[in-house]
Amino acid sequence: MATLDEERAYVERCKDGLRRMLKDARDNVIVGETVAGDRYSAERLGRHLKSLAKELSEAPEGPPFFGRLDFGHDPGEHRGRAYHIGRRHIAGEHGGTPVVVDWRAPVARAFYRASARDPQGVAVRRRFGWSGTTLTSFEDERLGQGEQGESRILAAEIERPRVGPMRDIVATIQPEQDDLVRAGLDTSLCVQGAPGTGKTAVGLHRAAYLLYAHRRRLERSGVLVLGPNRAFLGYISAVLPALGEMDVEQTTLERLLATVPVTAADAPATAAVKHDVRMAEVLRKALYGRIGKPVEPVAVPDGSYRWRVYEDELRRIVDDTRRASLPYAVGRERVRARVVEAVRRQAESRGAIPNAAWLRKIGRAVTTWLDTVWPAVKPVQVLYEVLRGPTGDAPDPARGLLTDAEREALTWARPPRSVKTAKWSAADLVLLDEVAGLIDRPRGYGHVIVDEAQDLSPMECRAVARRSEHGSLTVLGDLAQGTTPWAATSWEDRLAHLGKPDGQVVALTTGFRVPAAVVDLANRLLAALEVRVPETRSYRSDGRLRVTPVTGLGKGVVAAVREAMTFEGSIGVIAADADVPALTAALRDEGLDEDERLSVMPATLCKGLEYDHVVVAEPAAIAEAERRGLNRLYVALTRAVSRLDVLHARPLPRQLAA
Ligand SMILES: Nc1ncnc2c1ncn2[C@@H]1O[C@H](COP(=O)(O)OP(=O)(O)OP(=O)(O)O)[C@@H](O)[C@H]1O
Repeated sequence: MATLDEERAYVERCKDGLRRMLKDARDNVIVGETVAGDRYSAERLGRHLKSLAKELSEAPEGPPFFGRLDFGHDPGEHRGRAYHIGRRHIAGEHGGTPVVVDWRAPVARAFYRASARDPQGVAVRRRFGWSGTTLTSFEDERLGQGEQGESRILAAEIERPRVGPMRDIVATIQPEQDDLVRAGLDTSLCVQGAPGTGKTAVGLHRAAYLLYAHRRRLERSGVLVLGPNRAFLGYISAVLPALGEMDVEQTTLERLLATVPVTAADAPATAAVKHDVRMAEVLRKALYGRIGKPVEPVAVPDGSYRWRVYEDELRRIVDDTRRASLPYAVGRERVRARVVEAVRRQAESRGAIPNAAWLRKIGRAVTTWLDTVWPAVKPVQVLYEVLRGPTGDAPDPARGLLTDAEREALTWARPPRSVKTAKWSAADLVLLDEVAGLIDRPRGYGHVIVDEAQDLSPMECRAVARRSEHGSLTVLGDLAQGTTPWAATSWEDRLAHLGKPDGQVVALTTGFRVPAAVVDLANRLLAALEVRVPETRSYRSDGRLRVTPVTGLGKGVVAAVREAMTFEGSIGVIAADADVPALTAALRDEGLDEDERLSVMPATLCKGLEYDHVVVAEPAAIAEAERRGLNRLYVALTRAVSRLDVLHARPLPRQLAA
């Protein structure tokens, strides 16, 4: 087996390999632009090579490999061979064996899955320890000889003090996580996992894996990652680029749906109705209620003659088209086409030979009539009319679907004078998207990853479903962390709204963030959260938990942060939103400004984030601040990687004190 010096020499080979790849890519850019047969291929090839050259030159410099597999002498494809495994492939000279194999390649799978019980042909698995870009150590497991132990390098990685944004976990993906990361592109998954079990990490690595295994398909259709808020996206946004994947769209659902600015806020009762799945039917009725019944013939002039299509035929055309369940805008064009067709038949029976220009002219001449029976419409107009409530003798699309109280909550107390002056709320964006989706199909993605999915309302789920109708989904969440009024209490129901009722629900049960003592404290709340989730165990027996009564919250927080500063790693002070300004001021007065290390986070924004040291200030205030305050507190308590300080000037919530 290679010694540490030999492995260090191998690092140099990797660097040479990368330099060679970069030079080849650059040379090829020049050649590719001139050599291809036609301009189109030259351009495509040139673009591909340029982006490869760019990617290689911009790739962050990190350790070129993190593992090595030495296969034994059992018969098999890899018999007697050795592979270094890294974040990206490094090509061998003259197309020979790669210097480094991409972690996503099939052969690399054994690095994550082989065990003493099932060595999968691997004689030795080696893990490398690095300090920056310097190779410092390695440890071997002789799986072929039945030897497998706790890895210090693995433990150190998991217990590493956190600073800055989230990092990839390619070197230490666990078997139960690897199963999910490498699930096929056609599989829709729902991962239920307690805090810190690696759901987000799994979702991001799954995106990277799918892009590797199905590059062609996904480059065309795209991969979308949806997160709960900007702070969260900021936290996770560097992971995929570090894995060489620059083209994944990462955003929030609100931003994805933002066709109008949000300038209004809904009362809770109004938001509850707007997020209820019955709204889908209300909006469908409101849209399709615009379609009229032809009651008289339509006369279509072509300049020299007025053609006529009679109401019986028109009615048949409209009814047939309605039954075809096409998107509304497609239906409108279908009706137009069929009327044009009827006119064409008449013209032909009179001996005319209609050409394309004549047919287009007839199509235009039909528009005025079409506007009366199947009018063109914009989503804002439809929603405006629904929120304004029924006028005159127009039918109310909500009748029979919503109760009187719900209809009242839904409609504007003071309707704006026109659609132009209407102000829209965040929930309205979801409703507008529903209408837009009825009018025309939105752009779909090959794969969509939705994080913190327990918080999506049924209507929001439908917006996601429209974008993954022809693709697959990875749904990540924890029922216990649901904080919206419409948060899920079962995954089956949400998967149905997400359009994947057969999606597989899988639980992750080992926590990699939160130390065992902190998990025990947070778990006291579980019984009160009214959701059934599987038990988890923490991988970490280290860490520190302190629950401290204080007389003044500001003073207590300052002291706790001062002490936290003596350790390495990030510090997050989490408090009820209303307490944040006072605590920020108290810290600032003592010279403790927010910076890269220190953040003061409103409890409503801390979901999905983690800090090395967390100070939770006044749990009772967090619990009281909203209807699902205990769920929020559960989220806040589970953000800590190494140490958690719980400070309380008031008694702890009863459920926590137990
Ligand atoms: N296999 C692993 N190796 C090393 N670190 C890991 C591994 N799995 C997860 N982690 C780390 O554990 C922490 C929690 O992971 P992640 O944020 O993905 O969990 P989560 O289940 O999404 O948590 P939450 O529900 O609280 O948002 C992260 O720092 C992540 O890097």
